[in-house]
Amino acid sequence: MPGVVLGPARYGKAGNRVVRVVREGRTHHLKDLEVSIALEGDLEETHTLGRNDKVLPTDTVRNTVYAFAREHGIASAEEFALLLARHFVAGQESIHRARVRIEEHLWERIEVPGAPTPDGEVADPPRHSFVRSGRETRIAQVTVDAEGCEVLAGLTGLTVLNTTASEFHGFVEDRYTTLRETTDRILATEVTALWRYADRLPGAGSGTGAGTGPDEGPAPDWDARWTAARDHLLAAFALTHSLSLQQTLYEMGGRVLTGVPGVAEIRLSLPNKHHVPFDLSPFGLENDHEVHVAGDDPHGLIEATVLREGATARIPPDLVNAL
Ligand SMILES: O=c1[nH]c(=O)c2[nH]c(=O)[nH]c2[nH]1
Repeated sequence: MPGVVLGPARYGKAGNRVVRVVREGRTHHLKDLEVSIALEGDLEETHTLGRNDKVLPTDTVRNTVYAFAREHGIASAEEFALLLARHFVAGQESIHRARVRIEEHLWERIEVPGAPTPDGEVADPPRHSFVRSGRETRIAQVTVDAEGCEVLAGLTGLTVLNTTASEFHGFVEDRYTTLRETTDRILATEVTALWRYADRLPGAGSGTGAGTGPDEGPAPDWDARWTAARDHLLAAFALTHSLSLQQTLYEMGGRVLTGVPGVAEIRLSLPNKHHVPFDLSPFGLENDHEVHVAGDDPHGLIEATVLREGATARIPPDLVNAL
């Protein structure tokens, strides 16, 4: 093209979500990275002539990320980034510079006491359950009218993951079903929960409504209740050997209803954040539930209200979806 030249150019694969599980007996460790790779070098003819003889496909770049996670492990984000960047520059004559940027998603272990087993023993607490650090929002919504108050409380952005103790099989199959049954998978979700308290609190025109008026009992300890509800959600997620996310949802809701004073109803919205083992067999590597692709959209979405027997479902599902 006369009068036109190529300026700075680069190419690569962005947003490679790699989740690696390392098992030390019952104790599992987790690394969750989003790896973006940009390669620069002799890219002139690729652009100007459409020649691909110097193009390492971005698909190969992506495969390398997952294969390296299996072959070399992920000691740290920095170490892993260096390993990859050096590999591309050393391995491809046409690549002169590689920039590898990693965003690491940080997880903390969910610490729960062991649950009682049917034969009266206490099982060891799970060592395969994690919660994402620092992404949560607490929610309170109160409605007051002449009849009284309705208090809803909840949270969004509570992201949790079990590296095992999750199965999914026995489901309906029709001519479009391709999903394989599994007895061991990662189960991960970002919890949105809204629960309703059944306390009979005074409505408008009855003092402050804060438990300080002469006819009012002591104000409920909202903070303690919220913290207990969150703890129960986490404990139920960690302690349930899941046969589906639907079953886990029911256990989570039930545990809040039975464990937190005053809760009559809880609505849960749980996206199923899929993690699929990456197929490393073309590279002669085994992958025994170790290196996963963390999928983005589309995702399963499991939603339900769990109620105290006799209570009425009053939390609007749309309200929870709007959080
Ligand atoms: O726990 C699950 N529930 C489903 O309804 C479902 N559907 C699916 O494809 N995977 C899963 N997992």
